[in-house]
Amino acid sequence: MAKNDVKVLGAWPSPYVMRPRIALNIKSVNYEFLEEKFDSKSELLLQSNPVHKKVPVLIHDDKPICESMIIVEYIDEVWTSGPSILPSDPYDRAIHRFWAAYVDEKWFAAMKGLRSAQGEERKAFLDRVIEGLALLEEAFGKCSKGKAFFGGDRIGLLDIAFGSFLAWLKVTEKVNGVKLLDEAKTPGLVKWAERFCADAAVKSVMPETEKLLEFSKFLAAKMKGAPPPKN
Ligand SMILES: N[C@@H](CCC(=O)N[C@@H](CS)C(=O)NCC(=O)O)C(=O)O
Repeated sequence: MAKNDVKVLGAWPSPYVMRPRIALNIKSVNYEFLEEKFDSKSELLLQSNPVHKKVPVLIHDDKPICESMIIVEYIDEVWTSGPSILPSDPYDRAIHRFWAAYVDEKWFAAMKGLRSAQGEERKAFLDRVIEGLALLEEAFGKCSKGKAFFGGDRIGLLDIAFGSFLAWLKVTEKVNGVKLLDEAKTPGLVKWAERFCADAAVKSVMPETEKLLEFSKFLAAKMKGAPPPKN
């Protein structure tokens, strides 16, 4: 019989860590949040995620589950009494998973590239971020079918995958002096982002932009002279 002992190993600035926290909030599951230190990983983290040694890790009744989107799907499957996070239709589920993978592998990868790139390379990354947002604007139109979220009336898998990057998107806008989510080019996403950030499941775990900006400056100073991060 499950004890329903739920822990999340995480770090407040991590977009990936927001994902299981939002999912648990949607399901109204209480959990303990254990904040990891950036320069010294806990024994619990090293034991729970020996392959990647990364956060987030969900520990459910002493069993660790790793990788943010796998954790979100696990939460949806285990706590079935709360609102569904994955679409009920198999085709819609496949589309959500497709765009969630795109967001991580292509779009956010380009945004991260901006941190250390200069000149032409920087411009290429910026173009990729903007092109990605245009694709996601189109995907929003198709997935939401005129409703508030990618998931329809409620936050779904793709909302969580993409929405978890919104605070870093705002920081990227500030650091680079550009407007990326733009009323003229991505009107659907602008309104979606407002709704997502205001949602009760998200509000308490979304980092404040100013605090994240300070953290990103600290990170940039630390990385100076060092090779770019692996992810
Ligand atoms: N694909 C992973 C990415 C997780 C990830 O990159 N976590 C970062 C924090 S944002 C981390 O733990 N970094 C520590 C390290 O690389 O040593 C997921 O979705 O969970």
